[in-house]
Amino acid sequence: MIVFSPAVAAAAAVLFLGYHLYRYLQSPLRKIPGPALCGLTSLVLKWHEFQAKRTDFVHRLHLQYGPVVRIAPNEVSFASWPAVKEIYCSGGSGYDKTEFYDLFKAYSRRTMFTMLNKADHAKRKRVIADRYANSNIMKSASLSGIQERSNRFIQRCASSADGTQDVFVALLALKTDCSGTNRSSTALHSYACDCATHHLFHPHGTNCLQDPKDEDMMHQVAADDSLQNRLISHWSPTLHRLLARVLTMFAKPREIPLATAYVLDSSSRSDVATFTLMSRLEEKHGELESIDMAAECLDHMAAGIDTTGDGLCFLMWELSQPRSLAFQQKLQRELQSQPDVPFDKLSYLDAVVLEGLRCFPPIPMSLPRYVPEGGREIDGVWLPEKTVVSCQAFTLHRLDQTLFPDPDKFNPDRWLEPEGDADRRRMLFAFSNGGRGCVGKHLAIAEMKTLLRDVYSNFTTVPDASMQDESMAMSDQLISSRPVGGQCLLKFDRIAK
Ligand code: HEM
Repeated sequence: MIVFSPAVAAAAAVLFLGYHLYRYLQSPLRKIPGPALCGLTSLVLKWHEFQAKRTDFVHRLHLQYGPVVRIAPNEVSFASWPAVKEIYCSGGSGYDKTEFYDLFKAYSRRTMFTMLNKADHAKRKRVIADRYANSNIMKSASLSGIQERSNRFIQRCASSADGTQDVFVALLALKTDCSGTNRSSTALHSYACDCATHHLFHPHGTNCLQDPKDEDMMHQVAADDSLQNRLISHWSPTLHRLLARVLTMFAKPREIPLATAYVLDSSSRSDVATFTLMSRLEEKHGELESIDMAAECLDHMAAGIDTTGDGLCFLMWELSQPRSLAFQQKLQRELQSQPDVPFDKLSYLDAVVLEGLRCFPPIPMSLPRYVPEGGREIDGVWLPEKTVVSCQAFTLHRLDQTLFPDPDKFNPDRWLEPEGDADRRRMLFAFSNGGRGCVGKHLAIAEMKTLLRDVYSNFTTVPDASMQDESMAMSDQLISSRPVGGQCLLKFDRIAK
């Protein structure tokens, strides 16, 4: 048959290549630095995304080509402050989000996080922002809940038989390490979940640190292994729909029934505390349907687990390394000499958290946006409308070595230098920037500082002997990142007082 003849196949291949070459040569992006193959096809980028290595791939391109790189035919990555200002801060909240965010819909609804255009987002944010203001987070009812959870975390560290804790959420609900020893597990993500749900629903927050049923619920959200499945649904929704069943055999879909049931139940309660997000949503009942309220809460719970959990996990891992022992000791000295000073007044604790967020941003990868109608100039480069543009925290925190000398070295002391302080802080992109930056930032910082203060006032941490450095390499998920080995075993040695 003619359709299968080699001549037809060759002609089709030539046409296909010719079309892509023509598009490449005609593209207004053709002069932007980057590998030629990335300008011809998005498959290179997709391949790295599929392998959970997008962040590293984009970072290596920046190291090679500089602060502006074409990473796909219609996609450009930037790594400079002028680009952050234009893409994420111009007009208050920057450019509109791309359809990538459809992947995060909750109960099929758009939330503040998943709304694509500025106007819808601004309306929702007006409802929500109040409960995440620092003044609300610092209220005693809010802080005492965080403190209570930190105390539970410390109890767990103190009570584990040999002082070893898996501080990363143990994937596949494993409670046994590779040597077959029983370990306490899942501590930091449990803490993050308990703090987030306290802020959403108190007194109906979870108790993952003590209740295995709540811990199972948290596992569904945090140990989600659906990267490949969800990427396919993003790249080709039709293919995903057609092949859904077959695909499930190779790539797990996202399934979180326990979490969706917990949030539906908790968001229907009317006896929540006034500092909670739920109380604010109830005040606005006329503006939002019940399912929208639940979707917002599910989204915030998920946003608050992996981010704070992974951020603390990578940071405590680094502090536990022999190379960072001097920093851990300096932190311990500050905490021991000022036991009654509030966490937000401790300067070395602040430096440690900032350096943790710089080296290990929990959302390290590109946050994609569309260039608006009419096109825009970004950091000296003209781009037509609908070009996908982004910055990624991992690279912004490393590329400019005048701001961050020896950028791969964990060194909290850099944040104590007065010279260049404002520029360094401005470049910190862990929470993004502008009106669509992280609304939960103050809550996350309060959680991180409370826990680190309590841990390092009481313990010295060292890596468990069974841990290998490689297992703590970054594995990208959908925008967040976690240790590739899926566990982080640390030993907690009590400080003699
Ligand atoms: C260390 C911890 C955290 C980090 C590093 C972090 C980082 C971020 C980043 C980078 C964004 C912007 C994402 C984008 O544009 O695609 C974001 C948005 C958001 N975060 Fe966080 N986050 C953290 C903790 C939290 C917590 C604890 C909550 C709530 C409980 C939260 C709730 C949200 C929400 C609702 C948004 C969407 C904001 C909007 O679109 O207006 N985050 N976060």
